[in-house]
Amino acid sequence: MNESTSGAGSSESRIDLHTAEGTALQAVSHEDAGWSGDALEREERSSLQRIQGLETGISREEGVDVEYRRVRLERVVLVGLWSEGSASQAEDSLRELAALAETAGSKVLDGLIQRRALPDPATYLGSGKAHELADLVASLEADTVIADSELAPSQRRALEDIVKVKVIDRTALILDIFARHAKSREGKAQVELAQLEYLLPRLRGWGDSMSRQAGGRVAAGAGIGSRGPGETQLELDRRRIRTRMAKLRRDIKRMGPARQQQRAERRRAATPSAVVVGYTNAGKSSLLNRLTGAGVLVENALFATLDPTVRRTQTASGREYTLADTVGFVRQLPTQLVEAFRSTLEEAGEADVLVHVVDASHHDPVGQVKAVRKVLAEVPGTREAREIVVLSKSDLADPVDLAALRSRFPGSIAVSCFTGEGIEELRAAIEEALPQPEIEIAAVVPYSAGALLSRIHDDGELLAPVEYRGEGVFVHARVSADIEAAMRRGGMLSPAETK
Ligand SMILES: Nc1nc2c(ncn2[C@@H]2O[C@H](COP(=O)(O)OP(=O)(O)OP(=O)(O)O)[C@@H](O)[C@H]2O)c(=O)[nH]1
Ligand SMILES: [Mg+2]
Repeated sequence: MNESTSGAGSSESRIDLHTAEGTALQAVSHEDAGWSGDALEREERSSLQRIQGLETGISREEGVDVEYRRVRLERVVLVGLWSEGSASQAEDSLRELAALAETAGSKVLDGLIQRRALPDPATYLGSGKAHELADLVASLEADTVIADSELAPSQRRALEDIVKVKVIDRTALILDIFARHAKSREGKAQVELAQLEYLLPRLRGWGDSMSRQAGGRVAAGAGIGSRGPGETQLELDRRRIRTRMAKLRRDIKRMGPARQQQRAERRRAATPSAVVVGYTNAGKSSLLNRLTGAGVLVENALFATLDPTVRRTQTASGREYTLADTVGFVRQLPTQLVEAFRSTLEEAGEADVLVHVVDASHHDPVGQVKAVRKVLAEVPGTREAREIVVLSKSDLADPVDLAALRSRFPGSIAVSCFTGEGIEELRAAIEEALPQPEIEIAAVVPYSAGALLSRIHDDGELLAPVEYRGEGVFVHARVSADIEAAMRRGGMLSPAETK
């Protein structure tokens, strides 16, 4: 660790964000081995990142030529406070921020941590440190500062006035990544809603105080029309934003039922389900691809996956089940995004099995497991699900760490999507954890009921080889309640034939 202290009291440390192993994105090069998903989508994304300068710069109507609006990668300096926990936890948090910043296409130049019990109410960092930060920013020619916690609007402004470059916070950064990565209509709408919610109290301008005054007087019963000719641009903007938010909420509400219905159908068909959960960048999508050949995008970036993908697949013995990929978790997830996570969480809440992927090559896998379990604990239903802990990237992990993790999480399975290690063992563990069909039947299914026969094959468990008889196929199997009901409706079962 390249820690240099500055000044007396050593309250500030510079963190080397590049050499330490771990959070800042690992430089992993790999052959495209089939589990790494959609190369085209990856290309599209990185090309999106390359033109990011366009959005913030000059408006399109001005007709500025392309040469001038040349791409500029943001050059950022990170700042964080160390107010609780150990020094290494504070550093981890900043390193994770670095990985987030890289995912958003920035170049991370340096990071500063100040030891401080509470953030300065005015400027987040103490004002002395804020000025030191300003010097650092100037000497590195950085153009953005990213703070590791959510800043109050006034703090952000005050800090910006001191450092003279754009200041954004962790929340804005995560929202930005989500906005880039959202793909489905619902996902896009949810992220936009979250962004507007974040933006609304942060619109700056002189109208800010005016509208507060008006609000105060109206609230006091002075009865001044707050929407008269004196309406400011800011209030107009606010109103436009609120209207847009209302529309997004309506749209999202309309899209929800389709998803719920798909889930309800899967439930009705009694197809057992497993969901892959875990910290962001743990290797969830890679695992889904390995297990099902789904071709989901895999990227060495945080929050590569935002839209839950569900795939049907089979156990070694031929039972069907669904496997879903999900959005990764992260510490300090912006509250505005919890809503956007909802569909994923619901998916996890209804699953029979949780495949909890932990990056064994990360330097704080236990902390990540805790963060994920904390979120899951708040989701109704996840308590009943069986959890399989998967120690991923075993090809990268230190064998000693891996052994420690295996004893820390009994029953866990070390897996590498890269080498294929542990994949078969995991498949077997999933099969074992899926709920077993309960009702034992022995009956003849007519040849005309082919669909039912294949459901028995896929969802049930044969207890003896089938026998082809004159009137149909004799099966002795364990099946779910709804297959049994269908057989009864079809007159294939009399009460005596159910054991
Ligand atoms: N060496 C090695 N790298 C892996 C393995 N599995 C995944 N990776 C790499 O880890 C990175 C993240 O993989 P993803 O599958 O996208 O991870 P994820 O959990 O879906 O990430 P998000 O969707 O961003 O939350 C990619 O660069 C993968 O190539 C593995 O078994 N070995
Ligand atoms: Mg993913």
